[in-house]
Amino acid sequence: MRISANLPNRIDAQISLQPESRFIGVTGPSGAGKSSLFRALAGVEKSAKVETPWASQKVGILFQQPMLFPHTNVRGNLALAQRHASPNAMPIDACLRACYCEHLIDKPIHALSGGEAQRVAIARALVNGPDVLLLDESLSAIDVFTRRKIYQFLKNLCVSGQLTCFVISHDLDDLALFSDELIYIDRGRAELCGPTRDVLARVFERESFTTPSSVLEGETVATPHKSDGNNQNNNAVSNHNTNSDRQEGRYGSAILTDDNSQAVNGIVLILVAGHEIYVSEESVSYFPQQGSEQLSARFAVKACDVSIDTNIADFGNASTISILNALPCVISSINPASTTLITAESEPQTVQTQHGKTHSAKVLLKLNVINSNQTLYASISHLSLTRLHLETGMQVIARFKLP
Ligand SMILES: Nc1ncnc2c1ncn2[C@@H]1O[C@H](COP(=O)(O)OP(=O)(O)OP(=O)(O)O)[C@@H](O)[C@H]1O
Repeated sequence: MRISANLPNRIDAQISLQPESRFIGVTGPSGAGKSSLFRALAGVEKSAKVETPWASQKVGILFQQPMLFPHTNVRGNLALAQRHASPNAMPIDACLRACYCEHLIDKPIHALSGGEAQRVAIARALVNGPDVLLLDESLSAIDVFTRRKIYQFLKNLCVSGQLTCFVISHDLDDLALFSDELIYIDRGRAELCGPTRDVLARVFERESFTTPSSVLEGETVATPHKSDGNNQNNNAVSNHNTNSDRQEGRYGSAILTDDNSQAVNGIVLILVAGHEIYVSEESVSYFPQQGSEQLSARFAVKACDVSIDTNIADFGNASTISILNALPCVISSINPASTTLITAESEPQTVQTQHGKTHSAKVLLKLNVINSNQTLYASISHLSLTRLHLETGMQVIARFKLP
């Protein structure tokens, strides 16, 4: 899929995506041009020159501000959207369920909270039946649990070929979980574009993140879908799923529903490189595996949550610590954690050396997970690096708390 957009003095972006990519994340620094790109792609910017593969298709755009019609209530907003809906658009009740706003149907717009208004705006967009949906930080006010459920619903529509989503977000974990490919915009240009994991790694390097997240994938341990027909959202998807044959064609026979998880007490078990890993329900995204009945699960692990254990003989035996997860790894690189990025979460940390110079108190380890091609980051102190005599090529156990 090739996209080009030119908006004088603001955007000059050439984007090349794999034809099968349906959920595309977009990120980049503030003021980089992400919103301008979306406005150009949606045809809102009249001076923009744009080439997209969806010229004859229905494109919807949603901003951070929901822009609902204030003179009517939620029901009225949805009814107005339905007037111009495409023939295969989802029914109103299915859209409401998917966006967790059935209970809001009779509320006036001024009485909605910020997150509720964003949920209604997404439901309204779905009622319209777009082929392509551009979401510009449109879920930013929604709590993480609900937000990821809605992303998973959109992802399922994408997997079944009913929708293509472009999603702008500053939350890299959200994008890591759901995106097939990621675009990084800087100074109006698509500086990076490609598979999510690769682009993320380069974004972390480029922006000198002190605690990057690694994206791990594995298989769900239990059966891929619940067989009971009692899930309302599940029904909403299957009622609308007119393209299930397309899903079968592109992927295996795994079925994505809106409740894929086999969570027990909010915890999901995932097999990564043959090891059982515990992940909290809201931190997992699901997608079908090619040629398999099993669903793949994806989750992100923050570098600051990973500890290093050199006692590799004790791999499965750490019964005296609370950290649940362990993966055998080989250290592939050791780098000083950068101090250039200052965020609310991570102030740069420095230590005073004997010679009066300062350097970062942390180092970033890149770890190759043994028996897989997956990478894990660990952010540890210089003190631990020295105390444990860590060096590249060394085999260690990476232990991390429930993501
Ligand atoms: N209508 C406009 N006319 C002229 N310049 C604009 C207009 N809207 C935005 N800009 C400028 O274009 C640049 C890109 O803005 P844009 O809103 O696209 O960035 P962004 O990447 O979405 O930022 P953020 O992450 O902060 O939302 C900024 O320098 C901004 O000041």
